[in-house]
Amino acid sequence: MSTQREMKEKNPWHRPVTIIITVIGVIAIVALVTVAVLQNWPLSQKYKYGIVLDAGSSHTALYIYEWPAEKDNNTGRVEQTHSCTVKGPGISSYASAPQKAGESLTECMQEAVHRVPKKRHHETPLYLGATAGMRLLNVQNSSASNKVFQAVDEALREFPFAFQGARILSGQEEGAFGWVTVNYLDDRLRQGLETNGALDLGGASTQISFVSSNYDGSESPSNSVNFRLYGNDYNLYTHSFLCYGKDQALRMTLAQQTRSGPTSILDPCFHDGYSETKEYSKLYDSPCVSDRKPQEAPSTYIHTGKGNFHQCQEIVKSVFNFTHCQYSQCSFNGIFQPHLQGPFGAFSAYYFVMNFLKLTNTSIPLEQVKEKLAHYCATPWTQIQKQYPNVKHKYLAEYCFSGTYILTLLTEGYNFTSESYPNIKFIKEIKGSDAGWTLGYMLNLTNMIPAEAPDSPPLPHAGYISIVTVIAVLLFVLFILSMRPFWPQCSKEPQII
Ligand SMILES: O=c1ccn([C@@H]2O[C@H](COP(=O)(O)OP(=O)(O)O)[C@@H](O)[C@H]2O)c(=O)[nH]1
Repeated sequence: MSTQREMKEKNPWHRPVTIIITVIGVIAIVALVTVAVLQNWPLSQKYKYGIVLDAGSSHTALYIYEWPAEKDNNTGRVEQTHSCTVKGPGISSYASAPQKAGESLTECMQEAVHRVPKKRHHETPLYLGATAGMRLLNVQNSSASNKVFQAVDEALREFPFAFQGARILSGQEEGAFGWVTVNYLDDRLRQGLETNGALDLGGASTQISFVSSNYDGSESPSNSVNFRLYGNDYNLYTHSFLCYGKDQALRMTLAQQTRSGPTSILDPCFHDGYSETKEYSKLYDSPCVSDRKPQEAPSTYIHTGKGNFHQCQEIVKSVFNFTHCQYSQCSFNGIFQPHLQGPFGAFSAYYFVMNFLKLTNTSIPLEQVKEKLAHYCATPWTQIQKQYPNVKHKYLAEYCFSGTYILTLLTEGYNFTSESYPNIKFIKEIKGSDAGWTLGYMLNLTNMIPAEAPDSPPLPHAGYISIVTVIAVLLFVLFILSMRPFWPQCSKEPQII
């Protein structure tokens, strides 16, 4: 017993000083690593919000975006957390009762009040951007358009958000911000990857935007938009065709068929068996067709269908003008378009229509897509109605026209071929956020995409922690080695004195 105690006392590892130093060493390492971990631990996530109202020609939609509060100027991902479709038509339809345009927004705005945390209300920017419906109303009756904006303005000021104003976006902005949205959501901008083109089809206008290596903006500068985003320069080609959204394009095909003021037309773009009486005054009540109204027309015409895709395509083609082009190459109506380049995301009505027709898969050869659509168009109206009892009547009646218009616009208008058609992807959303101009618009107005790449820490969090731990352990080993003079002498037998 006493021999054992003596052995302990003579072993230098059992000297109090060695024990104390070792304990202090271990505590120091634990403290160092703990401080490093805690210092770099992300703070409890706080979010900021932004609200954008997309006042389209056929409807208004509200989008709420959210992003981590501490990252709003660099790498923070902005995501759509909620969307609300305003009941009723687009704000341009309230020209004769502007007050109602403001009132129509109340329900979705109240939803936004509940969705955004109360303490963030006052700092949450709220924007309203109007597109082609209001562009047309502005052309037709600018005082009515001003009154609609006044009513909308007054209604939105009633809410507790930081209202930033309501305005009409130019076609160029609509195209460019749609392009920013799809490339931001795909993380192509921050990583400097090759970008995707954007194809947007609305009710009253349509946009095409893409980067082409043979376009530097010198030919047709009005189609050029320059961006510097995350340290990369982009020379974007964009064009918005007013009146070539699918509702106005339909008017143009109907105007084409009612030039002589007939009492009835047999329309190949509508199903066999479809028959509805329509008013001439309503058809021609748009700047897209108003100058073509026949002099002596009855007040109504009977719109009947005959469901023929090929004949429909001929009528659709007639609304595009391919006769003049003052540039090296054009899409249609004398508008310059560089060589199509890269993959394209096609959204809004492109998606609604192709999704309904089950034609979103672009790996199906274009010829086969046309055959499928021809078969759909040839299906009698009674059968179509039976097959889709829950689809809104107006949409259902128009899908044959809409599908034909989309294929004609893409191939005859923009020059997509059987080879380049698979480069198009029909999309509704990317990573939970809807594709459209609204996100790009908000990112731009809140300066959320920096021109230069943000400085990032040289090491990620995990790498930093690992290095601190390794250095601490090495220091400890070094310390132990430096204590060598105090080490016990190695001998097989314990030293007994
Ligand atoms: O389920 C749907 C929802 C919308 N649409 C159509 O999609 C277009 C969207 O138009 P929006 O009001 O957004 O147009 P813009 O302001 O760009 O003209 C309109 O033709 C709608 O009729 C559709 O075909 N199916």
